[in-house]
Amino acid sequence: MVHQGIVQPLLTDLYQITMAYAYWKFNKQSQAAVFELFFRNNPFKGGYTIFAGLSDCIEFVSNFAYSKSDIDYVKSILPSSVEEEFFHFLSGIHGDQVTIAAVPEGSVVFPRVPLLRVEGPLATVLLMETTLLTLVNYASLVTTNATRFRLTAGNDKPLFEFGLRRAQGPNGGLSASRYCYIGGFNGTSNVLAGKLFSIPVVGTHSHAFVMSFSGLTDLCKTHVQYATGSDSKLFDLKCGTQKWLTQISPMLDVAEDEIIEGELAAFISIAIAFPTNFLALVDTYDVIRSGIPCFCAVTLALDEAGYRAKGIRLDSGDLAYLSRQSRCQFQLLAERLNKPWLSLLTIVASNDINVRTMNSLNQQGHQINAYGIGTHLVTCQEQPALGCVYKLVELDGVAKMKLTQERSKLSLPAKKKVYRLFGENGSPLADLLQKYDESPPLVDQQVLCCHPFQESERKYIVPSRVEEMNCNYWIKGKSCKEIPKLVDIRNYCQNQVNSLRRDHQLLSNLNTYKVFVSDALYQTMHKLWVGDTTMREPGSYHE
Ligand SMILES: Nc1ncnc2c1ncn2[C@@H]1O[C@H](COP(=O)(O)OP(=O)(O)OP(=O)(O)O)[C@@H](O)[C@H]1O
Ligand SMILES: O=P(O)(O)OC[C@H]1O[C@H](OP(=O)(O)OP(=O)(O)O)[C@H](O)[C@@H]1O
Ligand SMILES: O=C(O)c1cccnc1
Ligand SMILES: [Mg+2]
Repeated sequence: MVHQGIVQPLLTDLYQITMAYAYWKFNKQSQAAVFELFFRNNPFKGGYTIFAGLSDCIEFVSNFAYSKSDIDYVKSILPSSVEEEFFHFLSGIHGDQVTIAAVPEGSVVFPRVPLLRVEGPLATVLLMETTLLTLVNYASLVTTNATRFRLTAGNDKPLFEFGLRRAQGPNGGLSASRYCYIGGFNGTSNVLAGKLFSIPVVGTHSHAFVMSFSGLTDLCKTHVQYATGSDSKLFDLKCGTQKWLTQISPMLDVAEDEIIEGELAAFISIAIAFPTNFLALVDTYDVIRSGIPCFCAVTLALDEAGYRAKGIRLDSGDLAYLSRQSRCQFQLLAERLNKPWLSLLTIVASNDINVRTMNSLNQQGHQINAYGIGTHLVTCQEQPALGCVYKLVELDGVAKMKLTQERSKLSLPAKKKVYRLFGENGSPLADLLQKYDESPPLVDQQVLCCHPFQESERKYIVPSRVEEMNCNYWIKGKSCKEIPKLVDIRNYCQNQVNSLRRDHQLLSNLNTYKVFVSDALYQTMHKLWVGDTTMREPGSYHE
């Protein structure tokens, strides 16, 4: 649904189709395959990742079928030597041939844990690789990024995603809006995302809007209706604003002729258009000498008409300093005019904010109540891709492993189950990967946890709670677990992040949470690794 018809079987790399042909030609297409999708390192040098994209994966698989025009196109790009029968085979491929197990969407996950396990005929499962990866990689990356902003901002600060204009294309923008919401953002400026996903939509106004007004003579309307009272009664917001400006200028220590009249006119016009929602961008000219006085004058006039203004947005300069200064001005007027609500007006900050900026603002001390974040959030500038991969782990019941000189690229063989082991305080201690048919670890009983590569690094853990992380979502055409609503995935994701131990939550803590393997899985893996001839046979490699 995020991708509006783009996600279809041909959204793949050509080599999946050419390999499928070779499988078909050598009669391997129906071998029972198990592939697992995982990543090798947490993004952003962080301590965790959020798994996202599952709903889209299930939707993709459930609709998987090549149309006649797909088949015609594939025929046109493959050499004429490709046998016609292969195209009959392709048109018979459907999502009901596969079974999918996954960890729930919004889960905190760690390197090497299978996020998605896809089982079925070798060619069919292979043909889904690229699409599944593209559905999970960016979704998980941007959701993880959003949670990092949420952790840095704290739970009490609304976060708004403003990234559409800077995103990697329309589809990137739409995905970002959806997944940032899961990651803990409160709303988006993206109207289509609001319509499609029922995410709250929010908006202020731009500098261009302010710049388009030259003075008060631009205002062809000057009145608003009173918030309460009869329909016919109008309040002159322009006159009211001018009166208040004269009164508050000396209190704010600005001369009335420092005020930019176009800015004042812009604020009056937006307040007349949206009297219940007045939030002004105050940094077009000079925040302290013009923006804040104009905003306060309109706010006080609106108050006379019975409306409560929302606040301001700062979009340039030193956001810590300007937010503190703005708050001081609000407080000063609140005291002088005996209107305590003035000191509580919202200050929204935007302008290229990233996690580092936000941390720095926290350290400096600021008065920002909410953030609008675009570029760094949606483009994931700090790390633009999550390296999820999709590897063959079992074929016709035989464990398969990607063997390579580079240890970080070794894959863990065999169809697995994932268990999360919890400590007494309710936080996860470590994950344990077991072979599929091993008996599960038990609460209050010690379980041997092995480092996948270092024999000396083994220990017993006694979990206070054990959670099996991956469960079936789709069994050969039948959906067997409901995909939660977006808001429920969001709540689950927030709980997942909050349940992490502080040191695992840290934003720069690459791979400290441990993912162990059982002794049986360790043995299987090391037999393959050292080249046991009974298990390592030609064709055990999968790139
Ligand atoms: N107090 C602060 N501490 C740390 N970073 C900040 C602070 N205030 C703003 N920033 C960040 O500094 C960066 C740029 O600020 P700068 O003042 O140069 O931008 P600007 O006012 O928009 O200027 P320009 O006209 O060059 O665009 C932004 O990424 C912004 O988020
Ligand atoms: O800064 P971001 O995190 O990307 O957030 C989105 C930005 O988009 C708007 O800027 P606009 O397009 O008006 O350009 P600007 O940089 O000149 O403000 C808005 O004022 C934010 O600054
Ligand atoms: O509504 C806003 O203030 C907004 C929306 C998109 C980008 N920048 C700001
Ligand atoms: Mg801007």
